[in-house]
Amino acid sequence: MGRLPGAPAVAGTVPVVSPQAAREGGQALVLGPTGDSGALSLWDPADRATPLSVDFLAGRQGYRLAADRARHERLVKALGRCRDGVQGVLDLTAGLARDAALMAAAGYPVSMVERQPVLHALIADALARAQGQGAAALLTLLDNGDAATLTLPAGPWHAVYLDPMFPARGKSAAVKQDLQWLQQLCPYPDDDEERRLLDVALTVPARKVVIKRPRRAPPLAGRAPHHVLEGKTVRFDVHNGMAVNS
Ligand SMILES: C[S@@+](CC[C@H](N)C(=O)[O-])C[C@H]1O[C@@H](n2cnc3c(N)ncnc32)[C@H](O)[C@@H]1O
Repeated sequence: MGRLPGAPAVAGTVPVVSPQAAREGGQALVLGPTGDSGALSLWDPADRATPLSVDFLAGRQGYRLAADRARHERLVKALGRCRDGVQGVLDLTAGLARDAALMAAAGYPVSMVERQPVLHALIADALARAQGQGAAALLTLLDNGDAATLTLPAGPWHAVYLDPMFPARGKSAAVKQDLQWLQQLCPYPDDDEERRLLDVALTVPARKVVIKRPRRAPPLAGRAPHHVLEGKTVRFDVHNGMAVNS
């Protein structure tokens, strides 16, 4: 991936002077600042698709982030009420932080883990631009790394949230484009990795582990959840966590 002037030196990127140079050098994606805000963004230098950035204050998912709407989201229903004495949600698969922003808009403090360095940089940039406004007020980004090896804050947590990659079936061209780029950056987990991720989640002191799955997909790592909230295209599988009774 090419890295334009003004972009941070993210692992796995190489410096390029312009999108054209990236294209000529065969780079499938470039990372660089765009627009008036200088939002760190990702795009394909060979096509005109809208650059992808994370934005906690505006943007496409803005309408979902109004607190009264966020509270009606199925994910928020799956999380349930966060009682006193626990930290909020530990999102171990932050991705583009869309679900994290939604949870924050609904009032949960969310700590995010993301191992893909470019995605981690996009979230960090969005947090810096938001300056603690809107959903960003309740969001914390932990160090870039794998959930299995990072030292995670002790908790106890209300919930651990997992949304591992799964094959996309989005409808709009824009959704497909974002997901295509995400798929270029993040491989689908194999069985071992699914098991490893679920094991990590289940050893974190938390009341529950909530997992987003495509509606018809098998449960993560083949492990049946304690209960399920079904939506039209996705469902949320809920496991009792280590700290279920605390
Ligand atoms: C489908 S995306 C998550 C999308 C996210 N829920 C959102 O709303 O934007 C899955 C993400 O999990 C990350 N991931 C998968 N396994 C991980 C692990 N073990 N540790 C940290 N991040 C992980 C991937 O890099 C990818 O960015």
